[in-house]
Amino acid sequence: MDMIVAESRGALAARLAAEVAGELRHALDTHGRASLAVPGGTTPGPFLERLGAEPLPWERVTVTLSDERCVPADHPRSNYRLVAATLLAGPARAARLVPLYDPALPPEESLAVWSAELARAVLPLDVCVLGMGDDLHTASLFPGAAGLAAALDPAGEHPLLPVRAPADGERRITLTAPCLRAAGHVHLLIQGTAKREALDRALASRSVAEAPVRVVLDRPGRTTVWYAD
Ligand SMILES: O=C1O[C@H](COP(=O)(O)O)[C@@H](O)[C@H](O)[C@H]1O
Repeated sequence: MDMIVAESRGALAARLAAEVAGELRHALDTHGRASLAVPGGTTPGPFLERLGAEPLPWERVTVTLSDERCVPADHPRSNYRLVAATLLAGPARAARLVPLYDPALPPEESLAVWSAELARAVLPLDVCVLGMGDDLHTASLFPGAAGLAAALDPAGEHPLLPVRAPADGERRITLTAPCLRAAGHVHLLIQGTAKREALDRALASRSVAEAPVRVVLDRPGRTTVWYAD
């Protein structure tokens, strides 16, 4: 794991956007297409806006989400909505955004449809950007969540699984640990001292179930943590 500490949140967003754009460019040059997963939540908006302004052949980039809340795409808590309004607001609107959830389908069918589409058109990810909560969750891999063990299973074959957040019981869909760990590049974007302290707790923990973010901190490939106060 590497850690980059930026002088401000604005600089953090700009530096991570430049790094991810370079990695996408390399994937595009190497195999003609590129795939990217991005997080939702309150942190990534400025980074997503900066990345979406990068001059890339976005029509050859497929974007998906690290995780999704099971809400309609126009709901304020929808990660799809955030990404559409930020990353896809500029030149990146030419990219294809693959959702993880379709409220018009029964939950099992929605999961099957989008799992198959990820396997067909997105995986393995060239670049995966993740957030982290103070409770040490990443994507929707929450400590104590119903469904966590299956989503952490290193031998699991599903790219997507349903979980329930323990605090409020919210239904969510998450990329699973094997899928996150297999990405070409993984970046963890965190801001503020509470998250810095949370990262220290995760690094000191011996339990992936208590600190699910460890699935990407400990992987064989490189993971970079991006931080600003
Ligand atoms: O619920 C979620 O939380 C994490 C962290 O979000 P933040 O608001 O603390 O930045 C996020 O990475 C994840 O995608 C989201 O669904």
